[in-house]
Amino acid sequence: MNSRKTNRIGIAIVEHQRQFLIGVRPSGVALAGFHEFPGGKCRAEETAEACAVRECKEETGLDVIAVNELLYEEHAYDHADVKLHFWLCRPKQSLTELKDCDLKGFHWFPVESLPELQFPEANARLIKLLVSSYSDS
Ligand SMILES: Nc1nc2c([nH]c(=O)n2[C@@H]2O[C@H](COP(=O)(O)OP(=O)(O)OP(=O)(O)O)[C@@H](O)[C@H]2O)c(=O)[nH]1
Repeated sequence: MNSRKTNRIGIAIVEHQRQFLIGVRPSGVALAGFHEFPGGKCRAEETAEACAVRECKEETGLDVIAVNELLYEEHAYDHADVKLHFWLCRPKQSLTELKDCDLKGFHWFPVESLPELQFPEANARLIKLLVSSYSDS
């Protein structure tokens, strides 16, 4: 019998003027050093949408509004099986407030730079989708 636990994960894809909020996974956790969008495990009874908004606030300090689910992906890593819900989100803050925002180590990356960053394997389809949807040309 397969005793591996499958985690539901809510991830916030925070977009602002064709830029995305991205951090680096800290040392000591699975996939340390990889780039990541803010997100984490859903609590019991919590929707992935609510989880994405909560994790974004906890990890970056930014209040966001969830817009729609961009993509759902299942993936088996060595460390866990995951069900990833990628939610498109927008910041609640105004432009001026955003400029002075301390994002706790997260930064805004233009859509063109996404293919150059090293994300976990399960993000591959999402990155292609973002590049094709948000690139200028
Ligand atoms: N946050 C985040 N997690 C991702 C992304 N892509 C991806 O495959 N994951 C996977 O989703 C899972 C997220 O779980 P996590 O361990 O970071 O969540 P958490 O903060 O609730 O965990 P913890 O409180 O147990 O430390 C990890 O297995 C991670 O590898 C991504 O872009 N962002």
